[in-house]
Amino acid sequence: METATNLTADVLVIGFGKGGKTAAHALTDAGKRVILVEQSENMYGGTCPNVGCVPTKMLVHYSNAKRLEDDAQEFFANSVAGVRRLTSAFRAGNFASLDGKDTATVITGTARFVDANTVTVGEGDDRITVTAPTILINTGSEPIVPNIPGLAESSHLVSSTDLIQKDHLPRDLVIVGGGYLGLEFAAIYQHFGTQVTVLEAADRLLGREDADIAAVASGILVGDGIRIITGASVVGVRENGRTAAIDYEKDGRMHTVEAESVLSAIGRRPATAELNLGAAGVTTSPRGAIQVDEHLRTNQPHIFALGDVNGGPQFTYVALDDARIVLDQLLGDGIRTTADRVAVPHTLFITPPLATVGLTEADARAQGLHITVARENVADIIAMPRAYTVEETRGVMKFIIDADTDLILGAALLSIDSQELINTVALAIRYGVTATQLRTSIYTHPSSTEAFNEVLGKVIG
Ligand SMILES: Cc1cc2nc3c(=O)[nH]c(=O)nc-3n(C[C@H](O)[C@H](O)[C@H](O)COP(=O)(O)OP(=O)(O)OC[C@H]3O[C@@H](n4cnc5c(N)ncnc54)[C@H](O)[C@@H]3O)c2cc1C
Ligand SMILES: NC(=O)c1ccc[n+]([C@@H]2O[C@H](COP(=O)([O-])OP(=O)(O)OC[C@H]3O[C@@H](n4cnc5c(N)ncnc54)[C@H](O)[C@@H]3O)[C@@H](O)[C@H]2O)c1
Repeated sequence: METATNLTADVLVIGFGKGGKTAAHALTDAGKRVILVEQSENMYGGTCPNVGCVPTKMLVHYSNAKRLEDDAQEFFANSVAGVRRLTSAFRAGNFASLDGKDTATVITGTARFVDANTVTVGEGDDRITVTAPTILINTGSEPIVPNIPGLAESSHLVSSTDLIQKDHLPRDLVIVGGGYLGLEFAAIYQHFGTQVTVLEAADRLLGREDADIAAVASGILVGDGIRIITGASVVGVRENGRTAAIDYEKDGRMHTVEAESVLSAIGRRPATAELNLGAAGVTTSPRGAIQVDEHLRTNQPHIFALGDVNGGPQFTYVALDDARIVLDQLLGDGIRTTADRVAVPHTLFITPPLATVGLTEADARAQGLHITVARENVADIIAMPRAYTVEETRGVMKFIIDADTDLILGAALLSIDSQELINTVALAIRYGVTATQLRTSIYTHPSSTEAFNEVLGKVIG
């Protein structure tokens, strides 16, 4: 006979992502009884520490450390083992720190709404029902596989999650899509010794960045040996024994590239399929994201959606900021909104990384702003010996400055350490620090930040 366990909580969190876990910790600390449901025991902590940011950035680190004399397969297998050690430690820490709290419980299983206050987890005798007056949905996103004949069925198709969990380094890899995920994986696997080909549909890489910056980034990737084909339309994938044959059209001509593995990297869609949102009366957008207002409330005011699932920018620090907004609703003054976000920076972790914030030069000109542009190649920056001391002098730094106010409007830093530098620029933009103040500040030496002393004075137009 079927028996179900019925549990109640003050707050139910669905999904152990950055947004949900951050909120769960703060809510338990405030005395709330919290139940968090996570579908997989391999995902405590969510995408970022298990299969996203953390393992990929560790692979960037390992792949850059590979020497010519290292055996590629052995080196790769050791690197994957190192990643596994770190991710399992993080996963265990994530679980213990939350489940170990007196008023928090983590349930492992897939949550499915039965009504607007209740989900079930599991089936039959193991079925658990959780009811709560407040619910936070934090189920993240999942990769999109484009509708290309033969691709979904191909035994060579891999997701980013599959790829980083394999011990075997593919001899060749085709990546469909040259966005964040595609370019980071291209750089990682090429550095490990795989021959990587990127098939990007757009006419150029990094279409949201200025063309001069994108050209330098592309040059670095091509210089590392990555084959980049832009304006490529993949029309079919055929099985060819140990490889897949990927047929694509470019400039009206058909081409074929063969590879052991094919990574689909054309974007990720909100993960809502298992939630049975209809039972809760929660609406989604035409693109499948849970619709939320600026406080991240869904159309059901007691249900919030945080992180990738609400269709916002897919970054861990945005999911974290989503948690701040929801916590402000539940525990604070209720004034924080998504509209408060100013100058949110991004980093593409190729080597060296490309970090950007604010307006591009093209954006600023399109808005009719009166700007000055400061730019210098990293190799030419005399005030930044750090690039020479770590033997990474590739790249360029560029600032867009309001010519009337001297305020910084945007920056693109393709440089060693730029994932750190960009946060200083973002702070300057947020708090109205002028270009002159940033240029004439005291920075440690030798550091990358001291490049600001020089580059901000290199006005090119
Ligand atoms: C390869 C890769 C690299 C990335 N690198 C970066 C980076 O360097 N920097 C960065 O900022 N961002 C990066 N991102 C994006 C970042 O990982 C995501 O934006 C972030 O993890 C989103 O967090 P979240 O809070 O929305 O949920 P997630 O962390 O995605 O967590 C959602 C959780 O919900 C669970 N779940 C789903 N459905 C259910 C259900 N029905 N019931 C129960 N549980 C469920 C999932 O198992 C998962 O654990 C990367 C992403 C990928 C894929
Ligand atoms: N460093 C980071 O912060 C980081 C790293 C990885 C992923 N992420 C997050 O994960 C999200 C998903 O990454 P992603 O790279 O899959 O998506 P993306 O949206 O960043 O890039 C997708 C790329 O695929 C191209 N494309 C689309 N359809 C195509 C087709 N049929 N054939 C060829 N190319 C096609 C697009 O033009 C685009 O360049 C990112 O947008 C980002 O928010 C962040």
